[in-house]
Amino acid sequence: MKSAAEHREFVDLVEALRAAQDTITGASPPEDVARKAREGLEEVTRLLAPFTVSEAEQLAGYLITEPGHAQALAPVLHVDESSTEHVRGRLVLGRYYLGGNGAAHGGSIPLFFDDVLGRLANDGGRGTSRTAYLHVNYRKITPVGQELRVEAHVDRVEGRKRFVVGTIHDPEGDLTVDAEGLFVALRPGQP
Ligand SMILES: CCCCCCCCCCCCCCCC(=O)SCCNC(=O)CCNC(=O)[C@H](O)C(C)(C)COP(=O)(O)OP(=O)(O)OC[C@H]1O[C@@H](n2cnc3c(N)ncnc32)[C@H](O)[C@@H]1OP(=O)(O)O
Repeated sequence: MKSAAEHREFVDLVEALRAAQDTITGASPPEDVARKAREGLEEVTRLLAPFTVSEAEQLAGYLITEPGHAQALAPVLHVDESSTEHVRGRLVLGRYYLGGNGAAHGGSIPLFFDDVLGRLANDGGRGTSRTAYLHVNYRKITPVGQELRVEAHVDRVEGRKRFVVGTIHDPEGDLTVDAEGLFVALRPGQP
């Protein structure tokens, strides 16, 4: 397991990237400010490009003790309570995940659940599995910028099949989304 303690600056870099994603998404800057911001981002790319590594050495997504696992793609679950069978926590979807009219983009929710349910599917010594399907029911809009409650647990395991379910509730306590994922354990040598 890669150690977040040895890569604190990288963890902070990814947090800064998340903040930049939210800020860029919500900004309507004058042209000169947009150009300056672009030049800053291009400088970041120039600085980091020489340090590109193979997938096996990659840090993003693999610093698993960090909220968000140092990966800027999926929304971050802040875990309050967890076991190998369940997890409870909080989620705030930033401006980056806005779809429209204050509601989260519909694609951001399965992205979130693939990560959360997938990690549970693989936890508890169950080993690596892949998403076979992810069924998401949108019951009410999921608001951005507000603290949401998340719960997920392993529903059942049938041979190689792991069924994992999860919910999101808004600050009023209303269910906004429920989801079920089927994760199939990989056979030896299966990519
Ligand atoms: C991942 C490693 C990263 C490591 C990083 C470290 C961090 C670690 C945490 C990562 C947390 C994120 C986790 C994300 C995980 C992905 O997002 S993976 C990417 C998205 N998923 C994919 O690309 C999967 C593509 N599909 C496949 O590879 C294969 O179709 C599968 C899913 C492995 C299944 O194929 P298979 O192994 O040949 O299985 P097969 O024998 O066909 O089926 C087995 C059983 O499942 C059932 N089944 C299969 N598919 C379906 C389906 N769609 N519907 C219903 N039943 C189905 C079959 O009917 C069968 O049932 P039984 O007959 O046994 O009752």
